[in-house]
Amino acid sequence: MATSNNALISVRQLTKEFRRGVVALDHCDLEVYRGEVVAIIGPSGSGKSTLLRSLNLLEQPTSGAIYFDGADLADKSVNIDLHRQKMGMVFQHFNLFPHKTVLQNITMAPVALKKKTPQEARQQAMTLLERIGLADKADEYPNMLSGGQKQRIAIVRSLAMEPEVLLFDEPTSALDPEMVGEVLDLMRSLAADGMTMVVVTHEMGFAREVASRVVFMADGRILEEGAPADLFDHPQDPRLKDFLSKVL
Ligand SMILES: Nc1ncnc2c1ncn2[C@@H]1O[C@H](COP(=O)(O)OP(=O)(O)OP(=O)(O)O)[C@@H](O)[C@H]1O
Repeated sequence: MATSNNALISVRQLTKEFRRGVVALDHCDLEVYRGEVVAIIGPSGSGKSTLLRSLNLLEQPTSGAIYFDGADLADKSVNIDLHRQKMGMVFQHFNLFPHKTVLQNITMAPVALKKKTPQEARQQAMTLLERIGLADKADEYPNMLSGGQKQRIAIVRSLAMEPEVLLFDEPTSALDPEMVGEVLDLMRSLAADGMTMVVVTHEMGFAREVASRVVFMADGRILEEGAPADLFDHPQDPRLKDFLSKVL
């Protein structure tokens, strides 16, 4: 069954119970439209990462539905691998392959999955590395890079797959404070390019400045969502008011 709206991602009544009594997501509804930057905020353990990881089925929902580009991801006739390729994922801990060079990290998937020639993939990777000012690191290994450099390379590695959306799971949480800015700057510039992004973040400044919409979660539920100015300056839900009073 296809969705009736034109959201890129549509989440309906999504529930995830890890084991009896551990309900990480409780009947969540969420739409993500093309070109939007959706920031998911909320206290620790509120279900933010589980919601994000459910979007590309890294977590299997207990019940509810996820539609991507109109296709029901639970539908057995849907090619889930193909849909996953359209959803780039950026993790807190980068997940670069340590025994591959920066260039190999970026070109592997486009060659294997998008059938690019090694030359095409290399050219694309170098263009991406130039964009982030790291072309000179192409032949280095990840352990020779700073956290901020690793994360920026992880982001362009995702971009090399030409995804329709990028999913970020706390992309700056593992970084030293002085590295956070360079990663957020890159994300800001992707947003300005019109990249669709869903970002689980503890960076309230980023959520306020860059997100088109902010989603607040607590206890596995989406309690409030809206434009950043509304959510941050005029919070309605008492849990959101309490959360903001602690983090701002
Ligand atoms: N693999 C798992 N097995 C069992 N319980 C889990 C698992 N992953 C998450 N949970 C539980 O689900 C709930 C939501 O966790 P989740 O990581 O989605 O929250 P979060 O809002 O992203 O938290 P944080 O900001 O601390 O990363 C928590 O109670 C957590 O302990």
